[in-house]
Amino acid sequence: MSDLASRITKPDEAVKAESQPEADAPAADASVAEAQNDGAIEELGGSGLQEPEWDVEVSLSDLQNNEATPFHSATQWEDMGLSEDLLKGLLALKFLKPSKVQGKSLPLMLSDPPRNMMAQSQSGTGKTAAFVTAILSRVDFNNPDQPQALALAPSRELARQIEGVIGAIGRFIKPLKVAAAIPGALPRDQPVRSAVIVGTPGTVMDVIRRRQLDVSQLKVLVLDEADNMLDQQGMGDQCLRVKNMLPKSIQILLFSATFPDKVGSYAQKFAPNAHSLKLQRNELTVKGISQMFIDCADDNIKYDVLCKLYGLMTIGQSVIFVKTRESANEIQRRMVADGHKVSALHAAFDGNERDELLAKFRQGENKVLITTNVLARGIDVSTVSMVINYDIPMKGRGDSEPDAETYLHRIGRTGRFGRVGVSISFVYDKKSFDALSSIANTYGIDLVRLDTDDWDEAEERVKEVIKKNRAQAAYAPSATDNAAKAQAP
Ligand SMILES: Nc1ncnc2c1ncn2[C@@H]1O[C@H](COP(=O)(O)OP(=O)(O)OP(=O)(O)O)[C@@H](O)[C@H]1O
Repeated sequence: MSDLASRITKPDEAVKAESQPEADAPAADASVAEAQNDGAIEELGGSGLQEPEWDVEVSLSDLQNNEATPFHSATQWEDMGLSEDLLKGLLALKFLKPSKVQGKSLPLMLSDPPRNMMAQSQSGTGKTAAFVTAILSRVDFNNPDQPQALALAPSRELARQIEGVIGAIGRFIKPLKVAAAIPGALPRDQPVRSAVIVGTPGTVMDVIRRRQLDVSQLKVLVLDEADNMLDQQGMGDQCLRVKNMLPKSIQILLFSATFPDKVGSYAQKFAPNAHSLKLQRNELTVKGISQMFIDCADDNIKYDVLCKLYGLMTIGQSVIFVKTRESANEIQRRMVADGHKVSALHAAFDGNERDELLAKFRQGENKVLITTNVLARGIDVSTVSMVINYDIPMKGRGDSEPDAETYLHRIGRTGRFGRVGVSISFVYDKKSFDALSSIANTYGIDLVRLDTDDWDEAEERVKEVIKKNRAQAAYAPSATDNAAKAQAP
């Protein structure tokens, strides 16, 4: 337990260090709204979210002017040779400046002759808009029915979200046709007549095999969450099979917040001669996320602590990550029986149910979502202010190793694009304690221990951060949220 102890920060220091990076930053003002408001405040529920009673400590424009943040970029969209329609689309979303990963990766992705790219950047820093802009620049829209770009993602939810972002950034491109190759979405035996296809690898493999998808003119292949997609224990095999059915000259773009060494070398074979943008391990954590943990006496106490946190969870929105579908169902059942409103989403639900559950969460109708790793990656809901690791993510045979990558992706569901957020991890025995300790050491995280003996004090600590997130969300609704809402069933 000593490792974790060495990473423990006193609550006071941590709140200062993590949620107030600029001591003299201006209070909430028009700059946040200017930078990100996509005109959808009313759509988000109007007055419910318009509660500017808390200060927003750091505005997005401050972050974008500060070279040390992942939101800074020396480049302007206008310098990238993008089409008028694309520029209009980005600016309409109030993406006034590219983020670092966008500014660095786009010129490389768009250079001629096209070269492969492997790009790493922290969660919530705009990787999706980077590859979507590349896709929309490469496609010839004089040929709108001809498949020209394919993006693969590890879950149907993420594929749908990317489809929404393509529609949002490409809203001035006419005609823009995007197809989702996810279970149940494409009519069988009809050719796919769309320039851009977003899907999950299994379904994409099926539609290619059934000759529904003409791959002969595909120019770009994107793997979002590429380390997960290329993982040999997971979807690596399917992705390789898809790639082998595509033209040899296709440009391959790999994006993720994490590229563990093991996958990194395989990724280089999958996308040979790739340009590469990499981060150091200690750069991986998102500064705006206050990472905390609670030491629970035993497994049963975890549930009691979770219920105690319910009030805080519903100030903004929260995601609770658990290990199995069964425990997601069981915790939901108990919490509902105890009078709390929570929903569960995992891969055992059918596709339409999953779409509907996530849509309700995005709309704020459901505030607390219990889920498994199926939603650990990529999902962008700016109002998520708290992530709970009810179970510490583990991997390997018999869950023998801490899963540091999944930890980072899970907590990255909050703290999106310069916002603040809280993550609380539950530990309850030596194994979970050691696992969290090892994750903290991997990334050099200073975890804050929340002392549940003084619950009022603990609650205040968490509330402080959540309220800031909520104020930010009121000023700066996310474009992705709204794009996804627009396509909700
Ligand atoms: N240049 C920009 N200016 C303002 N907001 C932006 C910009 N680019 C992206 N965003 C917003 O930032 C949020 C996070 O972006 P995105 O989902 O692409 O992050 P990501 O890096 O792919 O994260 P993850 O690693 O979790 O998949 C989105 O809500 C998006 O609308």
